[in-house]
Amino acid sequence: MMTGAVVVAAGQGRRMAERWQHSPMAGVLGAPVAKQFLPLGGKPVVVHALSVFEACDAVDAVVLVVPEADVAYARREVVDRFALHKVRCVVAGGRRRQDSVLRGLWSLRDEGVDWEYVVVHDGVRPLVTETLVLKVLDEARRSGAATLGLPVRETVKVIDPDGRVSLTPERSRLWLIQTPQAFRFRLLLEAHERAAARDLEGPDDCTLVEAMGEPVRVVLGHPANIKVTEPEDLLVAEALMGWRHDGGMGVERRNGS
Ligand SMILES: Nc1ccn([C@@H]2O[C@H](COP(=O)(O)OP(=O)(O)OP(=O)(O)O)[C@@H](O)[C@H]2O)c(=O)n1
Ligand SMILES: C[C@](O)(CO)[C@H](O)COP(=O)(O)O
Repeated sequence: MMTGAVVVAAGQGRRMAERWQHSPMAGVLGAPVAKQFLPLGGKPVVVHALSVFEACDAVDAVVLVVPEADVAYARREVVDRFALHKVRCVVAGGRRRQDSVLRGLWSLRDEGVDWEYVVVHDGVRPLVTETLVLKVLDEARRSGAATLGLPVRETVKVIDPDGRVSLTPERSRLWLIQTPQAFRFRLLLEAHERAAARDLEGPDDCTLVEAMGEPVRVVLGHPANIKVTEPEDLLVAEALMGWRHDGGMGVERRNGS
């Protein structure tokens, strides 16, 4: 049962760049670098997630997707420097996240391996753990498509462009969705190819599977599995990593995930 992983890190980091100059990070780290390559705990952000897949026996190979201009840099400074042997390929991403995922899936397919499952992960979620990867993969093996998520803790409102509230959805059914997401390989490839052919957009991979009318299951993620989106997220990630390494908060052990 062969399982591949696609780690997407081909974004532009627009929100990070827009807020950089006005953030405490500008003073510490100087000029902005694409956020997936920013240093976090002494390593580029993307290396943290890749290292989790490297150590996870349930994953056989990884494709890393980066901006076209950074392919050679990523091979040298990420894959070779950190001895990430499971990374079979570094490929250039596309304009949207889903274009980058599709290029990663094509690269896996072109390996000529009969992939049964695939795990897709945002390279800018450095606090993913092997436990989370295994949890979502187990659910995909049962049901075909699964994602991590967290029940929303606060009230959510839909706001009109003029700032007026138009709707307050019932919170009990709202979840925040994380990656990794896991799928039967052929199901996800078909979902992406159909979306490309029909010009369908989705913020995550599950949306494209949902658009085919296929069921997607959600399993409990972890609040520490944050997406580094804006400058302050780096400080949060650094702090969470420190707790984890010190065992101070016992995040993994206490919550059993
Ligand atoms: N064309 C794209 C866009 C996004 N991503 C990846 O998808 C993940 C989630 O995207 P996001 O946090 O939105 O990253 P960016 O697109 O870089 O950020 P922004 O939206 O602020 O520009 C990231 O790992 C990002 O690198 C990608 O591989 N290819
Ligand atoms: C895939 C994702 O991380 C799930 O929460 C999210 O949809 C990515 O969105 P972004 O706009 O590309 O950050």
